[in-house]
Amino acid sequence: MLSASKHLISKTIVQVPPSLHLNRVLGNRLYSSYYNPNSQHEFSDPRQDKTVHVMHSRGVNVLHDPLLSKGTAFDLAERERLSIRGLVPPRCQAMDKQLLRVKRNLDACETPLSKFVFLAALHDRNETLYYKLLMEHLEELAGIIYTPTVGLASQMSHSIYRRSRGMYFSSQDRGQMSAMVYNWPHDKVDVIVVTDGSRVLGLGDLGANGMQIPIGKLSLYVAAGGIRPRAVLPVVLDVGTNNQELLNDPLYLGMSHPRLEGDDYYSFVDEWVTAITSRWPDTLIQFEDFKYPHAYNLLSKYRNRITCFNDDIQSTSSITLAGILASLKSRGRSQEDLSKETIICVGAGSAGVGVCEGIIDCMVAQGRVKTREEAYSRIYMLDQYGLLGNPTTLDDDDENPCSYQYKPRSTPLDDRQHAYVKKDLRDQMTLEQLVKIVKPTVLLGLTGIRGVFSEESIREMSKHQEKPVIFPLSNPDTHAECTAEEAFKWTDGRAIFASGSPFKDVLLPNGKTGKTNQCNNSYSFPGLGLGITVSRASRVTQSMFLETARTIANMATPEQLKEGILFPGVSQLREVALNVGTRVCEVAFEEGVATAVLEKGEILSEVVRNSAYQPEYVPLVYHPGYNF
Ligand SMILES: NC(=O)C1=CN([C@@H]2O[C@H](COP(=O)(O)OP(=O)(O)OC[C@H]3O[C@@H](n4cnc5c(N)ncnc54)[C@H](O)[C@@H]3O)[C@@H](O)[C@H]2O)C=CC1
Ligand SMILES: CC(=O)C(=O)O
Ligand SMILES: [Mg+2]
Repeated sequence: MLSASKHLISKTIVQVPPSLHLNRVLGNRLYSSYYNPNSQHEFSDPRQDKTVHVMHSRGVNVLHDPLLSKGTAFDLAERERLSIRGLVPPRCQAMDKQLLRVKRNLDACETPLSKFVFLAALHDRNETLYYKLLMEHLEELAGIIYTPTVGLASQMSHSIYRRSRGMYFSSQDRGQMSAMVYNWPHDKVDVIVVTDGSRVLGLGDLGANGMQIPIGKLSLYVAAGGIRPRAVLPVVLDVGTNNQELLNDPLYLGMSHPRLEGDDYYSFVDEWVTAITSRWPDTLIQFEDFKYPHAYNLLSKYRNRITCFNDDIQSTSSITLAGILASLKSRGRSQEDLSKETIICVGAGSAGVGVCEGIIDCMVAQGRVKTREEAYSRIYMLDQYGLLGNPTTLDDDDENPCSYQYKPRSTPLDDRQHAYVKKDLRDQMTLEQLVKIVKPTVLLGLTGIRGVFSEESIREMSKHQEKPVIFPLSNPDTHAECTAEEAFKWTDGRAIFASGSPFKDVLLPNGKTGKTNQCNNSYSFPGLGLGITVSRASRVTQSMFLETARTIANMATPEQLKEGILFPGVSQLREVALNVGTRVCEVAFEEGVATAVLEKGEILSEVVRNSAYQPEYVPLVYHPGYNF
């Protein structure tokens, strides 16, 4: 294994004529970029020995550009330089006063949705202040800009629409995408989060309204992962929607036709990928909230061709595996005991299958199972019909034929799901029946359906486990398979609990507190993105996800684990991302996919830390033809 302290990364500058190139500063890394008079850059000015932001715009263009604006914080000299004197109130206010104002106004908003709208407006006015506020109140605000409130905001997106953010590529743009990508004003894009809005959280098809999800994810990429705000791009692929309510709504902003399917769909995505990678060949693409099986098909098609991953499949697997590994320690066992666990996963879609594949990878990597098939035998999977079991064990005089209704699946199981079929158990057995038979240690919910973890199933599970591990992972909270209160009540307070969206800790009848954890891919993707960006990895490898899980699984202290706390709190997401980012960077070098150059003199963890964006105002300089 590569040790962080041994590895060094260079401050390489591509040698090109100075008139064509400028050295861009990202933390302590120097990039080279083509000079583009329409874009703005952060430069380290060797003559001034400080970072300044040199732009080719001024006046209201600066004031109204959320990436540049400081609102009331422009000092007098800057107002003069940028021709904005008189365009803002006279007093120059430092950021701490601005923060006071925005926090007061935010607190005055009465509903989560109104807070969401307020924060979106701040994001659109002044990104530096937005990220400062977000980072200072991450625990509180993650629940607004991300799940659960982002779910409601997505459902209401066409009603609360104020101003566009990101890019939309729709069915009417076919043949145009390679030109369209140049409409985006930034030459450097480090991370793209793209959705087709077909399965937004557990809320189903929300079409173009799905844009709120990439925006929310990328806010966490910046706040937690330290990616620069100007280097992120949220994208919706509007291939239509099958959501009739949206299609009937006169305010809906997406294309008004049913979803493209089959070859039309895949060739559409292909045109988009080609266009994106022609302008930004090194960008990381995160596929988000694509329905099954498109999610898997796109991942299989592109994972070995471009720098990409699927968040719901892969980074969800990292954090869930981390949760299970940490729970082993919390139960006084070794992480190496993973293959002795009996796991039930309810939900056989992208997230369910992705999570289980991650667990299996880990069992195999630990070497405690002889074959992958043996690892599969440790996991029982259910879909909406019930257990993935053996239909041939059903017969007419089944001893309890009315215990469930057997319905042929509308779509047959595919190979990925088929690997979990249990030949010795009846197909479509209910969760309650299965729990009685297999006595699971871990119960995972990835269905998007509230109430799937019934009282009967959890009470039965807790008869056999001292500390039942119960993870209702579906989002938003209204779609979680059970609530924290239910989990603790039905296990007499003994559950180790983690949910996709945040739940408050639960006061138990004995006066103790049932600790809740948030097990959401927001713990994994920001660090993955940071590590991939800093190492400039050309591919996202499977070991990056396993190592992400291992890194996060080892972050809780023994005292926290004893209390049932599995991860650092959401307020610590930046720290989690820095640790994950460092490990992902190491993996990128170990596996030979890093394209950044290693050199003596710098420590990888420090490079990662220094590369992470900090929301501070930097001096702005107007210069129509600035050159070193
Ligand atoms: N905590 C986290 O970080 C993440 C959570 N999720 C959540 O997982 C959920 C599922 O996402 P995907 O797998 O992408 O969706 P999907 O639509 O691909 O899969 C859903 C699965 O649930 C099954 N299902 C539906 N109703 C059921 C029922 N009553 N009983 C048992 N199974 C049932 C379906 O048959 C299907 O296999 C969503 O709610 C999403 O929010 C997804 C990614 C990350
Ligand atoms: C968290 C997430 O990615 C989801 O629920 O889809
Ligand atoms: Mg998702």
